[in-house]
Amino acid sequence: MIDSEPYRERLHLALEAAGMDLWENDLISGEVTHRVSRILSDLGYDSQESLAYMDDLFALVHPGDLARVRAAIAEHLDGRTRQYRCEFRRRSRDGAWVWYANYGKIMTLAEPAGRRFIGVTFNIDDRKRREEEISAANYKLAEQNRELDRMNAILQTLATTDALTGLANRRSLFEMGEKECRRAQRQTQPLSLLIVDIDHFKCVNDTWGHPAGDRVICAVADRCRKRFRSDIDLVARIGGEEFAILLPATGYTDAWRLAQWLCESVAEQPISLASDIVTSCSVSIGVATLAADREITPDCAARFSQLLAEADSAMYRAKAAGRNQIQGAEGAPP
Ligand SMILES: Nc1nc2c(ncn2[C@@H]2O[C@H](COP(=O)(O)OP(=O)(O)OP(=O)(O)O)[C@@H](O)[C@H]2O)c(=O)[nH]1
Repeated sequence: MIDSEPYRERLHLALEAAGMDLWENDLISGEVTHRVSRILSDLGYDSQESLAYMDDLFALVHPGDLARVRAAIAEHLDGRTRQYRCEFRRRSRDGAWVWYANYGKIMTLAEPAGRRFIGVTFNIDDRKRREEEISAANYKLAEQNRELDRMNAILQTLATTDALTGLANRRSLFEMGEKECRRAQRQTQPLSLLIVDIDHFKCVNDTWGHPAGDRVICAVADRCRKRFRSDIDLVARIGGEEFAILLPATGYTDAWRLAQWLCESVAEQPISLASDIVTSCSVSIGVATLAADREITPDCAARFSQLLAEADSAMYRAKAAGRNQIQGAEGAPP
C-alpha cells in the first residue's frame, strides 16, 4: 500500500506557500465535500459555521458577481471551458467585500458529471483594488481630456470669432485667405474679395451712443451673412465698422454683382435702435479679384495681403466718390 502522507504534506505546503485554499464540491448533490478553512477564517467565520452546501457559499458571494460565478461553473460543466476560472467578491463576517479568484476542474466526467468538482481559491483583493484605482484614474484622465478638448474648442472659437457679431475675425480671414489663394491657384479658379465699410458710422455713435452703434454693426453683419454661401464664402469683421467677404471660385463680375446686392440691401434695411428709433445706413464696398489665369506665386500669404490692399484701396475710392457705392480694382464691369 502506498503511503500518501508525504504527498499530502507536500501539497499542503505548496498550497500554503502560494496562499491558496483547496475546496471540493459535489455538483450533483450540491454538497461541500471539502471546505476551505483558511479563507473562511480570514473572512472572520469560525469552523462551526454551517457551510455544508454550495448554496451556503453562494450566499457569501456578492450579488453582482453571483451570476458570473454560476455561469463559469455551467460553462465548465458543459465542456465549453477546460478549466473553471472566476473572480468574485466574498462577504466577510463584518460585512466588507473581499476579492477572490477560484480555479477549478471537474474530475469526474463520467455520467453524472460533476460529482467531484475540485479547485483552489486565493485572495486577489490587493490586485483588484489596484486595478480599480487604475481604472478610476483612467476614467478621471479621460474626463479631463474631454474637458480639455471642450476648452480647446472654446479657445479656438474665441481665437477665430468676432465677439460682437459672431462672424470670423481678422485672424481667420488671413488664414482662410492664404488657404483659398493656394486652392484657387491649384484649381485654376478666380478668388474675389469684398471690403465693406459702414458710411459715416461715427455719426451713429455720436448721435445714438455706442450701444446703438453696435446694433448697426450687427444689422450690417446680418445682411452680409444673408446672401453669402455659408460653407464656401467667409464673412469676417476685420475692424470697427469694416467687413471682408472672401468669395472662392468667384470672378470679378460676379463679385461686383454680389457687392451691388449688398450695397442696395443694406441701404434699404431699416435698423431699429429703440422702440421709437429706427435708422438706416449705407456701405461703401471695394472689390478685387485674383484672376484664374494669373501668374503663379508660391507666397500665398503675400498674394492675399496684396488682394486685401487692392480691395481696401478700391473701398477708399468708393468713400471718396461719395459713399454708398462700389469701386473695383478693375473698374465697373460691362
Ligand atoms: N459702436 C461701435 N463703434 C465702433 C466700434 N469700433 C469702432 N467704432 C467707431 O467707429 C467709428 C469709425 O469712424 P471713422 O473711421 O471716422 O469712419 P466713419 O465715421 O464711418 O466715416 P467713413 O468711414 O469715412 O464713412 C469711430 O468712431 C470708432 O470709435 C465698435 O465696435 N462699436
